[in-house]
Formats: sequence, structure tokens, C-alpha cells
Amino acid sequence: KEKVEITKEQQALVKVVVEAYNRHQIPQDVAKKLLQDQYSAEENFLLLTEMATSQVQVLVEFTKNIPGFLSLDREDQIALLKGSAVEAMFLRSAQVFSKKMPNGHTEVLEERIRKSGISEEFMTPMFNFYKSIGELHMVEEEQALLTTITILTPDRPYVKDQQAVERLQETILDVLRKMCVLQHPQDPQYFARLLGRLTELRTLSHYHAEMLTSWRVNDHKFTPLLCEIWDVQ
Ligand SMILES: O=C(NC1CCCCC1)[C@H]([C@@H]1CCCCO1)n1c(-c2ccc(Cl)cc2)nc2cc(F)c(Cl)cc21
Repeated sequence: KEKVEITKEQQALVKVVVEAYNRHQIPQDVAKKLLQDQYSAEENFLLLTEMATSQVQVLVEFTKNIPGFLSLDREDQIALLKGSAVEAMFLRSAQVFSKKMPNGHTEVLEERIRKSGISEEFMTPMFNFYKSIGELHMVEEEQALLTTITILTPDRPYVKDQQAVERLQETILDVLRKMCVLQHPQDPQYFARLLGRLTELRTLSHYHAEMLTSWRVNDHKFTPLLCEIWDVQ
């Protein structure tokens, strides 16, 4: 049985990434807001666009702390950010949704989201993904590293030096694999299941433009930053 050991530099890498991940988190208040009041479809749409805009800004800051990211070609850095922002938003939403909450809160949150103005057809894939993330009971290191792996996806559109991105991603995959073995010894498939969520995440993210343009509001106003990132307007 191979003795899995996280090296000193891998520990340092995880520390840097997790601290940046926790520092660059948009306030949890979106869940609190949704639990406090019932909002109209217009207010919910505005809340989402505000939250998503601030999350993109936070994502840019977070990537600066990913070891090696700033050494990538500048245009490739932009391509990776543009290519992963929607997935990072859904992954963050899933992580917020999966947070341990007092009894009944998650049900209220789900209800509020179901009635927020999103078209019915997207509810199932969205909540299936949120619940499949919840079932993993990820620790914060796993959440931070999974987000990092999503950002460091080599085959995003317009990435020129895919090998350079692949090398960075492999560094993160290696330490995440070891952490999963150490954190979930009873579940040898845990790491594979974690990566399998990224496939579900990519599929869900394909719907994002339709989810936004079909939101039950008269006028779909997006911020300039979201027009850059989302395939809308
Ligand atoms: O604001 C949201 N998510 C932010 C985005 C940046 C990172 C932090 C979370 C939205 C809310 C949903 C209600 C209406 C207002 O938007 N949201 C989405 C969501 C995201 C994309 C689309 Cl197209 C549809 C819904 N899923 C959520 C799950 C949750 F648990 C919570 Cl608290 C909120 C969630």
C-alpha cells in the first residue's frame, strides 16, 4: 500500500491557495438576504448580477495567488479567467447552497431560488448539481483546490500555451489527489467523484446564457463586466 505523503512545498501551496480563497470570498450575505426576505424576480435578477459581478472581481484577485498563474502569458491569463468565470460562479453558488444551515433553512433557500425568476426547465440540472456538490461534504481545502483546478483548465478557448496551464493544473491535481486519500481513506473513489463534478459543472454552465435571458423580468440588464464574461447581450 503506497504511503501517501504531502510534501512541505505542497503544504505551502495549499496554504497560499486556501488563504487566498477564504480572503477573496464575496460575503455570504447572498444566502442571508435570500433567507430574510422574499424578493421579486426583478430584485432577484439584480441581486444575481451584482453578486456575479463582484464574484468575477474577487476571482481575478484570487487567481493572482495561484502559484505560477502570473507567470503565464498575459492573454492566456485572461482566457482562463473568461473561460472559467461562469463555472466558478456555479461552483461557488453550490458551495454556498451546501453550507451547513439550521434546520429548514436550506429548504427555504431552495424555495426562494426556485421562485426567483429562473425558468422551470433549469431547476433540475441546477439543484442536481448543487446537491451532488453537497453530498461530497468537501472541506475548505478541497473547495479551494477544486476552484483552482477549474480555473487552470488548459482547453479553454483562445489559450495559446496549453502545456504551461496543464503543468500548473497537474501540480494542483497531485496535491488534491493526496489530500483526498488522506481525508477520505474509506472512499478510494472520492477524488474521481470530485473531478466528475467538474464535468457536471461544465454541462450546467452551458445553460447560463439561457438561464439569464429567460429570467422572468421585462428588461435583462447586465453590467459591462458580465457582458464580457457571460454570453449575453
Ligand atoms: O446570487 C446568486 N449566486 C451568487 C453568485 C456569485 C457567487 C455567490 C452566489 C444566485 C441567486 C439565486 C436567487 C436569485 C438571486 O441570485 N444563486 C444561484 C444562481 C446562480 C446563477 C444562476 Cl443563472 C441562477 C441561480 N444559485 C444560488 C444558490 C445559493 F445557495 C445562493 Cl445563496 C444563491 C444562488
